[in-house]
Amino acid sequence: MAAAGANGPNKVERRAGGIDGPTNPMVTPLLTDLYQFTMAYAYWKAGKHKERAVFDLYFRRNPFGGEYTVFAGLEECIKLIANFRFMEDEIAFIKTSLPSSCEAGFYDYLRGIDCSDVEIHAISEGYVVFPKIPLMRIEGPVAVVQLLETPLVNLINYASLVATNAARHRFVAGKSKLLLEFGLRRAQGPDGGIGASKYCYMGGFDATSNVAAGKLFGIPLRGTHSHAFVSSFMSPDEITEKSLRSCEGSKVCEDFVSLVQTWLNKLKWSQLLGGIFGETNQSELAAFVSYALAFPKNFLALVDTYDVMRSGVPNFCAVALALNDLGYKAVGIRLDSGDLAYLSCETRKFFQAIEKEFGVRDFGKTGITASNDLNEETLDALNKQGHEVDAFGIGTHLVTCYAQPALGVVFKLVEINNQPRIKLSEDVSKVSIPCKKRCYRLYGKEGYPLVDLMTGENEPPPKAAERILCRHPFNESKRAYVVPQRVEELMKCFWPGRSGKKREELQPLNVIRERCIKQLDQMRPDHMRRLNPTPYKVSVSAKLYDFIHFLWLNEAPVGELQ
Ligand SMILES: Nc1ncnc2c1ncn2[C@@H]1O[C@H](COP(=O)(O)OP(=O)(O)OP(=O)(O)O)[C@@H](O)[C@H]1O
Ligand SMILES: O=P(O)(O)OC[C@H]1O[C@H](OP(=O)(O)OP(=O)(O)O)[C@H](O)[C@@H]1O
Ligand SMILES: O=C(O)c1cccnc1
Ligand SMILES: [Mg+2]
Repeated sequence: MAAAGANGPNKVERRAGGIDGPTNPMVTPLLTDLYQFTMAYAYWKAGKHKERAVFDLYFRRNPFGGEYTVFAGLEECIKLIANFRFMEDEIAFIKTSLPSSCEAGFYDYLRGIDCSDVEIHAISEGYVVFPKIPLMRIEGPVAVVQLLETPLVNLINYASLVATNAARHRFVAGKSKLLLEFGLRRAQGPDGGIGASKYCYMGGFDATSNVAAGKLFGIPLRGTHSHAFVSSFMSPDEITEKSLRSCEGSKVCEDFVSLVQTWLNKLKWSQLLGGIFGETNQSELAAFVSYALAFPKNFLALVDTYDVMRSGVPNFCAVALALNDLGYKAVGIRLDSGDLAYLSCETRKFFQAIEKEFGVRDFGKTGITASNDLNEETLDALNKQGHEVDAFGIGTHLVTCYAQPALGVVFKLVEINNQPRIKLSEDVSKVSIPCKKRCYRLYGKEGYPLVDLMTGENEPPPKAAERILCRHPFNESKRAYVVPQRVEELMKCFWPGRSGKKREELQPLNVIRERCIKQLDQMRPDHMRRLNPTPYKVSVSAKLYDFIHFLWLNEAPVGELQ
């Protein structure tokens, strides 16, 4: 814990117990709603602040019209918890924000607060999760846990939403495609951009264009070039340094520009390609040659600035064939407008014709990247039409979660002083599930998860090969006996507080990503499909069912009719 002076820490770095503070330094104990402080004061004034409370953090509906969600953001929550301490300047600010009638003793209390008496159980980050099942269970002094509500919900909401969005894009694109996250410029501010890169990688993307995210999280960086680079060139005459050393270094081509021009002529007059193009745009050719001279081993060209088939692709091929003469292999092209299915197929044919005509091995397999306002629907449409794209660069729709802007994570009190609590609502889907609970995933004989089951904390756990009744929490008629092949307890202890339990270690991002991919793979396909997916079953034990309904009747006033 950061060393506290007589008056609490001042400008001390937040870093405790070997756990760094949150990635975003804006995540402090002040990153909460005012009402958490007013409630904390009122708890304190009533002498209730130390009462032991249990809150569940969960969401009510899967996003994007789907039937699954990827749980993400836990590491940042634990980093917040581990370093949760008020600085003097923060306390001073809270003092100015609360009514002057608030007693000084409250600020002394805030000064002493940390999360050493808070216990957190959570599902592992990267797991596939479902509505109503607690993703996190936060237990501790009610005033402290109340202060945590807003930042924890904030840290989970977008992280899980965008990780799910990434997983859904991966599902449509297929496993063999390279998925690049290109969203930084369109993300909701810097935190949205950094978060998007981290959680899209977790959800199954392969790389990002976001350099800061590459440094912070070790995510592979990838990129091409933009239209500005292409249109900044006027003519090949601009290129003064024309020499290029061969790949293995033994010879030097003194005039790479001429070599490219020679290839362009050969392409123009070749039997197989004859008539596809005439004069190509020479300023575009200059841009491509310059890029190849800068990156002979990583040559990739954006081909849609002027005309894809009449200029961009032939120009690219001329440069790629010249590079090939010097032992280099061009990476490929990027298409950023037009009919991506049609243009990718035409480009592939062009590459294959070159392979055939000039005997350049594997030229037909040269990479094709596509971008431009892609989303799940356009990827799906491209698949249906047939395309030849190897890699997709996706920005706006992915990182802004254009199809659904929030997940609707909630944080509900389920027990205080060992007394279960319930929140009722006219809308049954909003009634909270009381009690400190345990959650299990029951797997069927085919290896798929069948149902998630919530039980009371002290109920005997379900066992493999033993029949157990699983009930819909609110619909009396929906119930099923399940004989699980395997039972997995979902929540583990990520912050033991004073419980003496073992703390689950935080895992590196690539381990969480692998886990996420495995989790998505093991789901029954009908839960995953885009159109009318089958809902995954979320249930409670018979005992918990009875208790929910007992408490419901106890708390709901009986109406009177006149
Ligand atoms: N074959 C296809 N099927 C379905 N959608 C496609 C296909 N090809 C491209 N798209 C999508 O169609 C949209 C085309 O965008 P838009 O109307 O802005 O035209 P554009 O090709 O970008 O032209 P411009 O260069 O003038 O912006 C993009 O969202 C793109 O992802
Ligand atoms: O999924 P997206 O949001 O399209 O993200 C990627 C896009 O971002 C870049 O261009 P930008 O959109 O800045 O400019 P342009 O499309 O107008 O050329 C890039 O060329 C892609 O088109
Ligand atoms: O590298 C790219 O091609 C790229 C990066 C960000 C946005 N659009 C494209
Ligand atoms: Mg665009």
